[in-house]
Amino acid sequence: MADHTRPSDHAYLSDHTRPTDPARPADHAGDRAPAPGAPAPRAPAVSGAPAVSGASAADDAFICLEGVEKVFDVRRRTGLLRREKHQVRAVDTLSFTVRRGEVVGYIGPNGAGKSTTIKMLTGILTPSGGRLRVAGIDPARERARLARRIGVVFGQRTTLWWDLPLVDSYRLIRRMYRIPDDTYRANLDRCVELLELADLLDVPVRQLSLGQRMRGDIAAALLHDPDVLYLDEPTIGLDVVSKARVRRFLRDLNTRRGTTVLLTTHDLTDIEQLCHRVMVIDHGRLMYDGPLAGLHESGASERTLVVDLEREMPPIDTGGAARVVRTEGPRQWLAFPAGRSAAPLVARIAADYPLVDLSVREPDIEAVIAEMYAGRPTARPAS
Ligand SMILES: Nc1ncnc2c1ncn2[C@@H]1O[C@H](COP(=O)(O)OP(=O)(O)OP(=O)(O)O)[C@@H](O)[C@H]1O
Repeated sequence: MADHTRPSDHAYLSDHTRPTDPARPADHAGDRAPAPGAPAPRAPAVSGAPAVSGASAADDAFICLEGVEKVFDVRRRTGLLRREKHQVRAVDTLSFTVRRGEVVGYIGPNGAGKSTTIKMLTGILTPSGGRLRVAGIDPARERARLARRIGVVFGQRTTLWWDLPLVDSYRLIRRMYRIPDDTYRANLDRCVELLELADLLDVPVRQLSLGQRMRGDIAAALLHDPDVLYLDEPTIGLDVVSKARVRRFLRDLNTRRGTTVLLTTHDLTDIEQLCHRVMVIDHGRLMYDGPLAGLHESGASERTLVVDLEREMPPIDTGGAARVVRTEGPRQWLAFPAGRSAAPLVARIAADYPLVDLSVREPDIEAVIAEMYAGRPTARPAS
């Protein structure tokens, strides 16, 4: 994701907006209930804050965007001395809601508007139009209050102090957020254990590997007990072991504490392993909003029926229900729309051909998304 700001400065918590109230905001406790359909109820926070049961209306739209727009004025050089003013519509009448406790993947091609959305959700950028609320807070107007409720991890940029040992960054964050001692200690201990940071606490951040630094960043974003975690490419550049560790931690965080997660990534395995819901954005607009599996059923993607016949035969005639995409001796591969059941096709082939064996292969999610990005009508438009 493009990086137009400096989150390493804790940009969403700039000097003049740093919270001064050591207590959690007054509205904090009122909307702690787990969302209907959320993966798991929120367990008591490690700091000891109680989980409150019973849904409230606020939970249905913990993150809420209504017709949000962001237009950038840019100047483009058109001659030696001439510059023309020009507008980039990075986010275009974007509307969606995220319930408390949901883990939502937010994906799209380069320049789709993902970063811009996250920056508006943190208060770094002010929308040009529309209405945006996180936990009932307008991020642009009350950035400091919101900062107590959110954690942000930018995969491409650290929020840690480069020359300081990891633990010193955490101490600074504790002071910036005025985190009570017991909360800080409990959250740090938990992150150190689950993210395997014990041996790294005294190491200067600049000496950490990318995977170690990322784990350090995730811990930094969670020390103040945020309700929402925005993750921007949290596994970028990590090896498979580090990716697995980060994913495991995030799953645990959501399951045990009900933390709401909005995850931006180009790695679809992150989405497959972590998200119940995915939103696809392109040209600042929502193209799809639903379960990952729903992308398969949306029309253009195809499943493959692999058929083994008794002997090599001409391409199977399915009467238009499927098309033979490959043959190899007695084996044939037939593609059919992902939204359709394989049963009638199998019945027809079994009736007309000497069938020995068969299997169905689901479409590759990467291919489905690539088709969407290419502008084919793969997915139903988001409502
Ligand atoms: N500060 C800015 N000034 C001018 N244009 C900007 C600014 N920030 C973003 N844009 C433009 O807005 C559009 C959306 O950018 P954004 O960074 O939100 O995309 P993205 O989906 O995060 O992309 P990527 O996956 O490549 O990071 C792009 O055309 C980008 O050039």
